Amino acid sequence: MDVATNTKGAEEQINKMVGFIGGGRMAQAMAKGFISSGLVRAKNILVSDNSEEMLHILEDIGVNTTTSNKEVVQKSDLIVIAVKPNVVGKVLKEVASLVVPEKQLFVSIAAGVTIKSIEQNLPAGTHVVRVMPNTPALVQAGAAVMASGSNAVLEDTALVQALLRTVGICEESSESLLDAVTGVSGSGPAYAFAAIESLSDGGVKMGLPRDLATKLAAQTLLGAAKMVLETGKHPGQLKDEVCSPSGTTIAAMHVLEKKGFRGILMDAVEAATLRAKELGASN
Ligand SMILES: NC(=O)C1=CN([C@@H]2O[C@H](COP(=O)(O)OP(=O)(O)OC[C@H]3O[C@@H](n4cnc5c(N)ncnc54)[C@H](O)[C@@H]3O)[C@@H](O)[C@H]2O)C=CC1
Ligand SMILES: O=C(O)[C@@H]1CCC=N1
Repeated sequence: MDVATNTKGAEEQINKMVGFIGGGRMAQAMAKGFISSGLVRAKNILVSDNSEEMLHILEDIGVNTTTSNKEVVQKSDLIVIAVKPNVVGKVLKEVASLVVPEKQLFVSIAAGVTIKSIEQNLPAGTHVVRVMPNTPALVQAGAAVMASGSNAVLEDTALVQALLRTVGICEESSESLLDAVTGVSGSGPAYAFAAIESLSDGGVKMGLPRDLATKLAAQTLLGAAKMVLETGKHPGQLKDEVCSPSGTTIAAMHVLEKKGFRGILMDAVEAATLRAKELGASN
């Protein structure tokens, strides 16, 4: 990895041009995270989008912008494909003739889109890494998993890992697991937001002011998540430690079990995973 001393606090700074094709929600979360970590300078990021409105939002972040996907490929060492899955094939075909396979790395974050289909749309030998990130990258609490393409080398995965670890955790797996990763952590923030909103609704129903109810609900999910990650205890054990005999929590848990809380979440993960597979099959 090509690195220099970082002046903003991160241990290293990447002296590479990072391009994004598609500058929507996920690209913004990643770009903002890379910049605020100090690993990539805003002036080293170039984002293309075909929406003028999106380009204005991106300019506010301080990154360079363009309407030309080709310009991103001409000027970047690492190119993140951050358009919707059904647009990936089109943009890859658009830029393919400009790719320098031995010098550039393509990182796709598109749900479902397989490494094979990405490689087929790019010149032979192009280095590809597929990643499933999530939006909490925006607040350096992201969860990402990456899988290497057939031409990717250790330097590529080290670079992607270094970037993604500035915005959260980044694990590596075989590509066959990435659709299930999408079901758990890619889509997962939406389930957590719905849970926070619902807990807050419950608090309001029981008389709490909305602001307090939402703050308590969010802090409770954050605290519970930290306990799982930091204590190493099984979530079931941590749940048991909240449930006093004949207490309030076990009364609530009984309702959750009767209504199928766990099964609903498992079904949700399954639905998102299957939808990712469908997206991959149709693109
Ligand atoms: N939003 C999320 O939580 C996550 C999204 N992803 C993946 O990230 C990708 C992007 O998703 P979002 O950021 O949510 O979508 P988005 O809709 O917010 O962003 C996509 C952007 O691409 C632009 N675009 C459309 N056609 C284009 C073209 N031909 N050339 C250049 N730009 C074009 C759109 O104007 C838009 O700004 C998707 O493939 C999705 O599967 C992955 C993990 C999490
Ligand atoms: O809903 C979606 O398709 C994207 C992929 C993972 C999260 N959002």
